[in-house]
Amino acid sequence: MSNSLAIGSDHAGFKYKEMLAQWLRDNGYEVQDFGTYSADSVDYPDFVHPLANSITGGQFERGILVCGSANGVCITANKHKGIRAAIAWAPELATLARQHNDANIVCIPERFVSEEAARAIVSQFLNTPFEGGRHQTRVSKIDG
Ligand SMILES: O=C(CO)[C@H](O)[C@H](O)[C@H](O)COP(=O)(O)O
Repeated sequence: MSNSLAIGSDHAGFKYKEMLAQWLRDNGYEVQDFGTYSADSVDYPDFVHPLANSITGGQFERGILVCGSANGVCITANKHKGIRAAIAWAPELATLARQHNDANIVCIPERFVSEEAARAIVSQFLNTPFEGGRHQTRVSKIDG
């Protein structure tokens, strides 16, 4: 699995996106930031679609999206065939998203989790393998 990944947010996820990007770089990851680049109010689809395209286009294998509740970025990302975006508000949910759903994007609700929890969620997302088996059968049916 590559150590490069995509990250993006809207204004409500900007603070944690910046924190996570720096933490990941400090830990040896290459991170491409798809924005937003300030706390000024923006529309999350404008930043989610390019990030999702970078994954379906093969530039990145994994992505992180942050917004206020994680709902908006997750709904938008999952409009893209081949994207399996999961909301995680606890590390255990990120673990399951990887083990059972082969999630390629984790969506974090900045307004509902601590910075420490956000880092733990990302760590589990990046370090948990997909279990395959019965789960592969199910994942293979997602895109119809
Ligand atoms: O889509 C969302 C809500 O489910 C995201 O959490 C956005 O970050 C949120 O809607 C932004 O809200 P704001 O009042 O415009 O800051």
